[in-house]
Amino acid sequence: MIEIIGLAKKFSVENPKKLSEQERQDPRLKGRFFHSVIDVSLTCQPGEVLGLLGPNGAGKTTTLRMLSTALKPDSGSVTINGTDVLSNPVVARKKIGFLSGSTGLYGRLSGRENIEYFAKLHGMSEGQIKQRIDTLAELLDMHTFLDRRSENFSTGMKQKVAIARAVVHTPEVVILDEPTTGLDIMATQTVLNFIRGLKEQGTPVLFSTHHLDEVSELCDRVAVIDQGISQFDGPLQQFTELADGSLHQAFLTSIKQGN
Ligand SMILES: Nc1ncnc2c1ncn2[C@@H]1O[C@H](COP(=O)(O)OP(=O)(O)OP(=O)(O)O)[C@@H](O)[C@H]1O
Repeated sequence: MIEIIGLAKKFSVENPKKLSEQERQDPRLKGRFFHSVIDVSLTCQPGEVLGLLGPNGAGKTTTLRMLSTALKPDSGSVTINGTDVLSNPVVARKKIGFLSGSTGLYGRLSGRENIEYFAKLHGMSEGQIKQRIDTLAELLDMHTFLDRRSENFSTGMKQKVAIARAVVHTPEVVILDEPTTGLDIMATQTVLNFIRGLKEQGTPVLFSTHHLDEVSELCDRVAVIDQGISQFDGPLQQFTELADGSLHQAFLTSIKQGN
C-alpha cells in the first residue's frame, strides 16, 4: 500500500528571471521560494492502479520524486507497505520501482545491458537476471531490439527498456511518471497491458498521465493535484460522478472546486 499524507516541497528561486510568465503569476511563488507542492495526500491499495492527474506544472512529478526518495519533502509523510520512506529511504528504495520522466539509458550499452546493470545493483544473481529479463522482454515486447545498442532506439524502445529497468527487482509498488508520453498506439497498449499485469499480481501502481482514456481503461482510483494541492483522491466511479460520468468534465470540476 502507498500512503502519502500532507506532502510539501518548496524550491528556492535562484534566478527569478528564469521563471516562466506562468510561474511568475502563480500564487505558489512566495518571495524567494516556489512552493511546488503544498499539500498532497493520496492512497493506493494492493491491486489498485491510481491515475495521478493535474495540469502542467501542478506538482505531479515533484510528488512522484518525493514518493520515490529522489527528493526529500519539507513536510508530510510517505509510507510504503508500512515502511516510512523518509526515515528508511534505503529500505524503501528496494520496495519501489520508479520510472522517471527521462529514460536516461546508457547509449553505448544494449537494452539488455542497461537492465542487467540495474539488476546487479539490486544484488540479483546471473540466473535471476536472465530469467527476469526473459520475462520482461516477453511482457514488454522487446525481443527484436533488446540486444542492440540503445543509443539509436526509438522513444518507445527506450521507454520499454526504462520500464523493464525500473521493475527488474520485482518491486512491491510501481510508480511511473507519464509512462506513455510520446509513445505510438502499439507501444502505449503494450505499456498499459504491462500495468494491467502488475495489477493482476496485486502490485499497487501509481502513474501520472494527461490521457483520460488511460484512466478510464485502467485506473481504480484517481488523484488530482492542482497548484500543488490535492483536489481529489478517491475511486474512479466517485470521480466520474462529479460530472455525470464524464471524465473530462470531472477533471475540470475537481480543479474548479479548488479555485
Ligand atoms: N528544482 C526545481 N526548482 C524550482 N522549481 C521547480 C523545480 N522542480 C519543479 N519546479 C516547479 O514546480 C512546479 C511543479 O513542477 P512539476 O514538474 O512537479 O509539475 P507536473 O505536474 O509534473 O507538470 P507536467 O504535467 O508539466 O509534467 C513547476 O512550476 C516547476 O517549474
